[in-house]
Amino acid sequence: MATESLLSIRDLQVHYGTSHVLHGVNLDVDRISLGMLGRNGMGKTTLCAAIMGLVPATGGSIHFDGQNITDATPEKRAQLGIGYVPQGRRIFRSLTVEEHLRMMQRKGSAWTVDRVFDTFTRLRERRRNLGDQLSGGEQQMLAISRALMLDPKLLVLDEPTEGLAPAIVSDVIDLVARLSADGMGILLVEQNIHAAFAVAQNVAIMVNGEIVETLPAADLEGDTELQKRHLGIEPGQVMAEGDIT
Ligand SMILES: Nc1ncnc2c1ncn2[C@@H]1O[C@H](COP(=O)(O)OP(=O)(O)OP(=O)(O)O)[C@@H](O)[C@H]1O
Repeated sequence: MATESLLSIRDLQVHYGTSHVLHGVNLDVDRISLGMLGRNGMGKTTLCAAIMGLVPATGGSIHFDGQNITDATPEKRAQLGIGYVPQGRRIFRSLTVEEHLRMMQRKGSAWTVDRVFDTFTRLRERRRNLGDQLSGGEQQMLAISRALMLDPKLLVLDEPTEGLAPAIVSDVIDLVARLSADGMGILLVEQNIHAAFAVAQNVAIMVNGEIVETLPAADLEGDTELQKRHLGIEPGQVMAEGDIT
């Protein structure tokens, strides 16, 4: 099935053993930024893992850039242009900043180690530091840079602002917004509703393994009743620590 969207997910099912976690997810992501919101345990990380081929689909389909990737390996998906910034950053403690980047270097990629260092001058300063010598914000910049090295058309970010200080949250938001403005597709999973609003044009809401609403971010921002119904947020309340307000 040829599809128009960069990423097109239809009726996606995922099970962990007998536990049915994704119940027919339908989602389209184009070269815009889509935020994905949902309470804890609703299936957002599982959806990211399924997009990356890290958990198998037990039903439905995933197409990327016109190709059926439902059964493709994670390597193939990365090669086709899906970048992943996993929850928790997964930085290696005993590799330097530069080693993390060189490991991901690919011939012909628009992103080189020098371009990363020109873009993130802080990482150039820390190039010889080991992963466990970096702050949370620096680790997140490195995790995003590492994904950029493969020159993705779509970047999937799983809670990139989690656990970061407010000032650093703003840096991460600015960076993701810049990538989106440059034409990269963005799927931004967030608990921090304000981070999603700052970056995303549209937002999808996941409840119990299904996307129950997809709407312009500005509409959800102005609809406290919808926020309360699907996200459990009372007016004025924040969803997670590290919130930017
Ligand atoms: N490896 C696993 N094996 C079995 N069950 C799992 C596994 N990973 C997640 N689950 C279950 O799947 C459901 C969805 O989890 P998932 O991590 O995808 O949700 P989430 O929306 O990303 O939550 P959070 O915001 O807390 O990360 C939860 O009930 C969780 O306990």
